[in-house]
Amino acid sequence: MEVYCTRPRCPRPQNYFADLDDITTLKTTQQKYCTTCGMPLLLDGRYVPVKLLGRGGFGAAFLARDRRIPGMRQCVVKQFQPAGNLSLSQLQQAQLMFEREAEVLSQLGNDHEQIPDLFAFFPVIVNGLQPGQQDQFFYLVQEYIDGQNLEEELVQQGKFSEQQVLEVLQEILKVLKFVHHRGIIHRDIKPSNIMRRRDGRLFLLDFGAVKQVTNVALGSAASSTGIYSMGFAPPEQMAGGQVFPSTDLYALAVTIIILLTNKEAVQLFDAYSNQWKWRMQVTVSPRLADILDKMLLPAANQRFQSAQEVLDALNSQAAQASTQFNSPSVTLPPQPPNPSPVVPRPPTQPAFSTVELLGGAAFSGFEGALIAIALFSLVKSSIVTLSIAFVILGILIFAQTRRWIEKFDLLIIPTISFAIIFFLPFLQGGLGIKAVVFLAVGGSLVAISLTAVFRLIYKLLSLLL
Ligand SMILES: Nc1ncnc2c1ncn2[C@@H]1O[C@H](COP(=O)(O)OP(=O)(O)OP(=O)(O)O)[C@@H](O)[C@H]1O
Repeated sequence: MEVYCTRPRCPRPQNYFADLDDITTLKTTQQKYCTTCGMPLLLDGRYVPVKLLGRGGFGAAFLARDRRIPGMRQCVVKQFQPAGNLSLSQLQQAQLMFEREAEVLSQLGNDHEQIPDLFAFFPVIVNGLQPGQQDQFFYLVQEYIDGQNLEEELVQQGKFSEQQVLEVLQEILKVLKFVHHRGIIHRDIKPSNIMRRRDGRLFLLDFGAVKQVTNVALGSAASSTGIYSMGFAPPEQMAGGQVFPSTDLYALAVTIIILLTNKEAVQLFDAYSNQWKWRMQVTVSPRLADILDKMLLPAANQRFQSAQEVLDALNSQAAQASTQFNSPSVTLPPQPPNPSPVVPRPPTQPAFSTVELLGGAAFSGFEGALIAIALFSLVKSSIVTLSIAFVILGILIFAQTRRWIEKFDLLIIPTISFAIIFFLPFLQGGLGIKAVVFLAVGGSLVAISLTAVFRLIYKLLSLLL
């Protein structure tokens, strides 16, 4: 039988013991030791690690068998093994988090089917690799969920459909409702922490980052300790402030838009406008999009305040859909009208208002004409003039889209350009200053008209589609 050594830096962790293939020997043998580093392999005399599942922030997870249970039940053994050079207080904090996972699983796991059960939590003291040194490890044994996490599913199957994410949303919201009612905030919801068992059942994993709120009332808060997954944590958690049930709802919504788009969080968040820009990546029903956007609002008090509120909103969406289409294929049961209606669509304003757009066009037309006149005076070739003028104009337009040029720049730059041409008559192409003004204003008006027409067409098309 293969037995995996759990010592963090064991050079050859795979061991093979032919005698353990015999079930009676496996049940009765006292202990086995790693043939390379001497680490005891049968943890707590009972759990036999067989495979490394992965390494996370606080340690490693192993697939193991419980030799004391008939049928050698599979389980997951997590070992506390913080990475990096931590200070004593950081180490104590990390150990506390690990112990907390055990505590929370013992409180929640046995009471909710979709949270793994806790089987054991124990320390092991062993001889260190250096002579005369002792090492202490902590182990947490929990129910093994045989399946795939949603991050793995995403890699394998690509984008989730609206129906698929609705199922994930509903299932995890129900688990979160239970968790929050117990006064616990998960704080690390993400696709890799949601596991789908082979029979389709979804499980919420990894309670290592949880925070217990002292007051069990919903909406009450706990302070954050800075443990979170980048991209999934809302502003209050990133700032190390208080966390709320709506902190988990935010991370769940990030999870859902990642599943819908198969893009990373950083690709969906526009840091410049401080907004999630996911809607243009995928088409879902406007109600679901509105619900997700409300979960994603930066201010915790503007989001849904509980998992139940989101479930109500989703159910009223399903009820609406079923009356609208009278379709038996809608899986969500019809519910009474939503007592807490979804707020109107949160700000999804375009990056530029119409006034800004037309102002930018006026600037580009005016400046473009001045540049063309000045260039033509210098090179006397219309082809070269037009080529260079288009490149410069392109750069100016690009700079506007990035807002490197905006507001007063749109007045200052043409004023300076005009002043240069005014005071250097050889740049007026022999036209005289009046003709220059006429052409520049003309260029400006043409650009405004073209932009207005394109904007109108764009608006009409987006209404029709
Ligand atoms: N109860 C479980 N059943 C099945 N697989 C599990 C279970 N718990 C964890 N795993 C798997 O073990 C691997 C390591 O999990 P672990 O929780 O230690 O770290 P992580 O979730 O990958 O990272 P982090 O803790 O930094 O979020 C992951 O692939 C995870 O899917």
